[in-house]
Amino acid sequence: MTGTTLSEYESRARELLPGPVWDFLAGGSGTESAVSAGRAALDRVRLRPRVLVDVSACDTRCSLLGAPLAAPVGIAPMAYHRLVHPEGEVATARAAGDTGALFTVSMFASRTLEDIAAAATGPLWLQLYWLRRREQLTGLIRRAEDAGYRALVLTVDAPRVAHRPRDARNGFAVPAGIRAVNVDASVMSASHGGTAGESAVARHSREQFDPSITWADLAWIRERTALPLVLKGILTGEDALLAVEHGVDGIVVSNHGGRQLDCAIPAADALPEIAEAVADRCRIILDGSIRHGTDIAKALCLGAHAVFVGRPALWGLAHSGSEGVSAVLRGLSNEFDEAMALMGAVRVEDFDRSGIVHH
Ligand SMILES: Cc1cc2nc3c(=O)[nH]c(=O)nc-3n(C[C@H](O)[C@H](O)[C@H](O)COP(=O)(O)O)c2cc1C
Ligand SMILES: CCCCC(=O)C(=O)O
Repeated sequence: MTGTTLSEYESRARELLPGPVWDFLAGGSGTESAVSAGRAALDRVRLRPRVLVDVSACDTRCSLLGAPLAAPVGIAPMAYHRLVHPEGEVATARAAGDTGALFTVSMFASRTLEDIAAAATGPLWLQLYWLRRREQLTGLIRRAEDAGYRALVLTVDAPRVAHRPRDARNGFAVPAGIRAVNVDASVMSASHGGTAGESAVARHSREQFDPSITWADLAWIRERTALPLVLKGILTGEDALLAVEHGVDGIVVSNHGGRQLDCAIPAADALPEIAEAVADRCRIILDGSIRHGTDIAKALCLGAHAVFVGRPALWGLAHSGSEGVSAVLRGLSNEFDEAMALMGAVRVEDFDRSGIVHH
């Protein structure tokens, strides 16, 4: 990581960002135990290396729903990148392109889908929350198609944004001048109305997200686009099976970085039963607490095809814009390359359950 470790990016971001913005990034819901549990779950997994394999030409490349990637790594959808850097998602997109990573743009991005696409040289996906005002979704889907986004990611673990004590205490509101520019201003005016004891983000999600949607509503999206559909926030084999039965192209196994259901099972713990239920019928991505190349190796052994990285991308962005994000992503890829060599894995597909034990 060009001499700077990931934890140094984290510390620097913490120094640079206003307290309430740092809390919005770092925080979780309720007791915040699901944030630390995500890390602990990965730490419990130990690797079983194979030796005397010719690893002179390890290949970290893979493809995900048709998108070629330099390593099985993407950036998780995160709202409002301009909170941490004036260029926001445009800088993130440039870094993703430079490093061959996928970038999943949040519906609540602070730069337009078109500006992000113009800066991107690699694959983009668009993440959606299901709004009460469905015409907003229709418009976004059309714009994503026109701008060359390659898949839609519907986040299903957030019928509303959970109570996050730090944001409530801070009365967190997105600072004036930073907006979710891709949705109608009245849909996400999260820059208004934060008061001590209530976060504007949580309040607006309650007003705007449609909590009544069910599996049957997925057909509504399918009727409107031929883009691949990925569901984000699956944590059980039962729901993974329903996702497959509803014909989705991929799932993101995720507890939303500990920001939604408090005490939710960590994604890494949920992954084995999900991989078994899916039985290779759709792509599986894991997110939450991915901080090292070995975490990527562990996720692949547990049954994922790729991982998403959340907060570390924003630490890099806060630290030094596009270059910081590139450095963070490159660091992870280099570590993953080393993990492959030391595991005796030559191709990404070589990782399987025999590569790990659980403690
Ligand atoms: C600041 C922030 C904003 C986020 N915004 C979104 C979002 O708009 N949509 C979404 O599906 N997930 C969102 N997430 C969750 C991430 O996509 C991802 O699940 C989580 O951050 C992964 O964990 P990690 O940060 O430990 O890598 C957000 C996370 C953070 C930290
Ligand atoms: C309304 C923005 C929600 C962002 C989000 O999903 C998160 O903060 O985790």
